[in-house]
Amino acid sequence: MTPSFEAIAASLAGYDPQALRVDLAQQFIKELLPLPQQSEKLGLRAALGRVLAADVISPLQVPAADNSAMDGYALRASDLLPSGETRLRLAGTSLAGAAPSAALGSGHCQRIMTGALMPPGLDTVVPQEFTRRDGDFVVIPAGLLRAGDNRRLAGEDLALGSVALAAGRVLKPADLGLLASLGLAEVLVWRRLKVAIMSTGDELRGLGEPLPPGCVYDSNRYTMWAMLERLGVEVIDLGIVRDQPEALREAFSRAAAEADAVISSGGVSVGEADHTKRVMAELGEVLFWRIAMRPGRPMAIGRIRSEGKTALLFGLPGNPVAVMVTFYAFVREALLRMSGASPEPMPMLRAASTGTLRKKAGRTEYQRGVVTRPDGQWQVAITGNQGSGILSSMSQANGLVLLGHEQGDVAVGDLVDVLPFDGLM
Ligand SMILES: Nc1nc2c(c(=O)[nH]1)N[C@H]1C(S)=C(S)[C@@H](COP(=O)(O)OP(=O)(O)OC[C@H]3O[C@@H](n4cnc5c(N)ncnc54)[C@H](O)[C@@H]3O)O[C@H]1N2
Ligand code: MOO
Ligand SMILES: [Mg+2]
Repeated sequence: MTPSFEAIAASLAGYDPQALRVDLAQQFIKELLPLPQQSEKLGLRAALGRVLAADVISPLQVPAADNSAMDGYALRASDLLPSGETRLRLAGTSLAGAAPSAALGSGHCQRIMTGALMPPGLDTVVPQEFTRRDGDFVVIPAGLLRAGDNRRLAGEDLALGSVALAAGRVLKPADLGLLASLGLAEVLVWRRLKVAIMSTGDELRGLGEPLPPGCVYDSNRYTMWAMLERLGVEVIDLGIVRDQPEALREAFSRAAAEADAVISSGGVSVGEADHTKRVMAELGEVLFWRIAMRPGRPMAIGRIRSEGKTALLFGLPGNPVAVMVTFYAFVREALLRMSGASPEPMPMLRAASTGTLRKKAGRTEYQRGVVTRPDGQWQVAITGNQGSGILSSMSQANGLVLLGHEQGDVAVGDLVDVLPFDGLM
């Protein structure tokens, strides 16, 4: 059972129903999220980007046995003289993939290749470029080696029975390699989250349709779809919904029945055609509305029910930049958590502002900027018109400048936090 809105509100000091602080809203949402229930087994390649449903316990130790990190000669460090040269008698060769060789007596060394098993009793490898051959002997100068050099120890990568990857991890290329190194061909992941999207608005037209006066092309479904694709969720596109309560009721009901989460754009403000919150309340509850942020202030979050199923509904404001900013600020992490992931905080840059920025204390602002590193120092320049309908300045940006709740105006040269878009938006 997820806690009730009232229970969470009661637990949060500083809750202001007129405009909830961004950090409190983020905390609210986190506590409301249902966790995934169904998992499935997938082959490694199909599992890229998916979320691990259980810890992967290493069924092997990696490396399985001590082996060489260099092409050279395996020896006993205790045979090395402290000064001058050491001469060791060469006995045999170890190649990668060959069975372990027999034990060698003191005063002997063995030719060994990278990845070959260390002969029993030998503990150190000297790279061949540091040595000289003299008939059956290998000559090694003093002072080059310490015991254990260039030897890879059994289990130094992964110990038998250790947690190789923890549940909640979003599988990345190195993880697929790690799983393969354990001989695992399949992995248990959570089912992909289903997210329904829709744009609301009588003025919206689909691509390829004529554009009568007063109408605009629906761009929000494309940015929403793209951001969701990047997250790796399954997108159910419910198209454009007209500004009529009946149409919205039908679309929301269908979305709640089919999806785990629903994202709508538009209709959350106070206009005469803004029906989102009312229909949200009819089909479930509005958990909160209005955040102390810009852009994105009228965002509404609720739960809707249909056919015995409940879905979280993110009612994003219609303005195209507000859609992207609220997605970044709230939706992305929520969907990752609902997918079973334990997301890390996103990496931020500290960059010097190239201009003065107007900022009102008492709300969080997200400004679009371009970060560069001209003289080894990060700097950020705002991309022109910051109106929340101006998509071109979002498209030019490579990051969002985050100005916190208490922050006031920013002067030239002041350091600000920047969230780089790379891989995100
Ligand atoms: N009296 C007030 N008016 C407004 C307030 C307010 O506090 N008091 N807040 C403003 C803010 S801030 C925002 S953001 C918008 C939010 O509006 P809605 O969520 O109701 O969105 P709409 O009215 O439906 O649309 C707003 C704007 O965005 C365009 N739009 C909508 N959907 C799309 C789409 N899919 N693709 C492209 N463009 C879209 C729409 O045509 C409007 O221009 O409210 C302010 N008003
Ligand atoms: O909060 Mo609205 O997104 O600025 O225009
Ligand atoms: Mg409106």
